[in-house]
Amino acid sequence: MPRSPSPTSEPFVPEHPHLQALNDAISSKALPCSSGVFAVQPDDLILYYGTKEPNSKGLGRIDFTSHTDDEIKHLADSCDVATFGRGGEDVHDESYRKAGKLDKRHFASNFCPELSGLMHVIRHNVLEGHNGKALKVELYKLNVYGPGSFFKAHKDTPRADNMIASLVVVLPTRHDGGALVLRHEGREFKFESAKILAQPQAPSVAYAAFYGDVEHEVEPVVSGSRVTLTYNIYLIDSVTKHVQPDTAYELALKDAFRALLQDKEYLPEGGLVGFGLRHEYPIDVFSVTGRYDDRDREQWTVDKLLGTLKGSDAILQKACADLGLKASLRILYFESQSRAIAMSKCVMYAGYGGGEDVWFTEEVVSDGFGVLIRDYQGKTQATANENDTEANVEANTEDENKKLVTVHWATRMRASDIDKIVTPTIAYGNNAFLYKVYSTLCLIVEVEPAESRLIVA
Ligand SMILES: O=C(O)CCC(=O)C(=O)O
Ligand SMILES: [Fe+2]
Repeated sequence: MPRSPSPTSEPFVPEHPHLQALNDAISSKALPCSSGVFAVQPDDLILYYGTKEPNSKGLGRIDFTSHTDDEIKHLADSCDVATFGRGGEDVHDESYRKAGKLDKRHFASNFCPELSGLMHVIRHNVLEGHNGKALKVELYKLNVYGPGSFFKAHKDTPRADNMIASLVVVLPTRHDGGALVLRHEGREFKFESAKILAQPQAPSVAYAAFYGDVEHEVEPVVSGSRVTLTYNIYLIDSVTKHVQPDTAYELALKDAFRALLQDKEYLPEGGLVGFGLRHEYPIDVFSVTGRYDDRDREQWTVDKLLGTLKGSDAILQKACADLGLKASLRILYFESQSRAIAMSKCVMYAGYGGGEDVWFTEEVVSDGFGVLIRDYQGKTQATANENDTEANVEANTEDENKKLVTVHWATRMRASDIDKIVTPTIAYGNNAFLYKVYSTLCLIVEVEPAESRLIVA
């Protein structure tokens, strides 16, 4: 798929001090992760495992408060090789991931993140920006990382729209290496379970909870074995309304919004303020042959993800709601042929309009799913192709597309995002089959004309 040279390699300077203030507020947010050591009851550290399969090494029981190396070896020998997702498949590739795994039907751990109180500790962090929501935690796998085991940089496969985070619980075994490294927005955080668990202490586990779209890797284990329980965390509605007070971060963001709204000289006729979101979200992709059915299109709207935003994105959305500002999610697509940038309410896929590269410019707009935008983060579409003069492209764009909308960007899409504007991975098959991929989205906030702006205190 042809790509534009990435305009995002240049520093992004919002076009107005109000947008810069919003940008500064958002950029101040630390890398979202909740981690540490968590004291447990000795009984929590008992694990039973085993299979009835022909190659089974028999049943096992380990008490992690007093285990032996032979017991850990038996557990490691009982594991299958760990796979990981590539495209739509589970693959085993030891250059990418080397570890042992047990599926949850092959083990039972006494440790429960809910009953032990661990979820209580991580909840406020994962639930930032969500009042009236709760978390559901689901055991996923047990992994054993022996010497030389690792897991290279990846994001956790989104399995549902409301799958928001991952939890790793490291059981107390002696090991060196095997740090979990998280990277997000140019920030890095190292969760060193080996060091945490090496301190003499009451029975404890080490834990890290992080949003699943945050890139992470497990560095090679140098010695010993790192034994983990992994969990998927889902955002669900809550019967009890769990209201969190506004954080300093949220207050700063709201102040920046209020200053913008109070300035009657800024966007006097009203306008759209755009935020490239900090996190990525699962969008449905399906493979098709032939043309999709228009009637299905509504189910692909990205606004359905508004209730499942993560961290600073959720806080941004909540701040808009609290201030009475209308905010909607949109997905951006860059069309290589016309070099148009479309801002769509719906997920698009190749095949729309009948050809790989002819998707949306006219049809999406005329079908009412999106609009074309004049510029993207201060770059007019002319910059998509260095050989074109701005005047030339501007003239063409005006000719072909009547509806050019201006977005005033406060935060840009992240460095890699211009690629995602092209298209998520599309697999062609002879049946429509669905899976989810991470995509970046933007939040578009409508600012009313100066005359009619309401400023919520
Ligand atoms: O063990 C860890 O710290 C992380 C494991 C991981 O990233 C995964 O299983 O997806
Ligand atoms: Fe992972």
